[in-house]
Amino acid sequence: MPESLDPIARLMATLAERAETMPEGSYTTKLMRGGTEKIGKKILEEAGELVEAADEPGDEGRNHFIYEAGDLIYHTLVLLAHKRVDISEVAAELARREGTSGLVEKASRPPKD
Ligand SMILES: N=c1c2ncn([C@@H]3O[C@H](COP(=O)(O)OP(=O)(O)OP(=O)(O)O)[C@@H](O)[C@H]3O)c2ncn1[C@@H]1O[C@H](COP(=O)(O)O)[C@@H](O)[C@H]1O
Repeated sequence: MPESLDPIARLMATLAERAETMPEGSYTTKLMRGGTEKIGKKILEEAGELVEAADEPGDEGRNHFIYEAGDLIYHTLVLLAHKRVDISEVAAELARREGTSGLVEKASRPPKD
């Protein structure tokens, strides 16, 4: 298979391989050993850090925001790999939603009682 030019697809492939082989000396393996609970805790922590960074001013703030987004995306991909879900499946779900406003989708749902 030719190596993908897309760093997210490459990372996903690495994480899927980590989930299969669980090598020693890997941070991903450490997270996966803790299961959904450990990975989920990191996702919540990283999401909080991302939101905090969103309001930091200037170029430094912007760079920190990008850095935190990287952390959140990495940890989210770790959970996907742990659950044997590929990012292409998430992309397909987003493609399915393409062009449908969240407001339209919300209005199409049966009312909650
Ligand atoms: N993209 C990442 C990546 N982003 C963030 N991190 C790690 O995620 C952690 C972020 O958590 P924190 O900032 O809270 O750091 P910490 O306090 O040390 O974390 P904890 O011990 O509390 O969990 C840091 O250890 C980062 O190094 C990542 N670790 C790995 N990758 C990619 O995953 C690949 C496989 O990594 P390993 O499985 O570890 O070999 C690497 O080659 C990279 O491409």
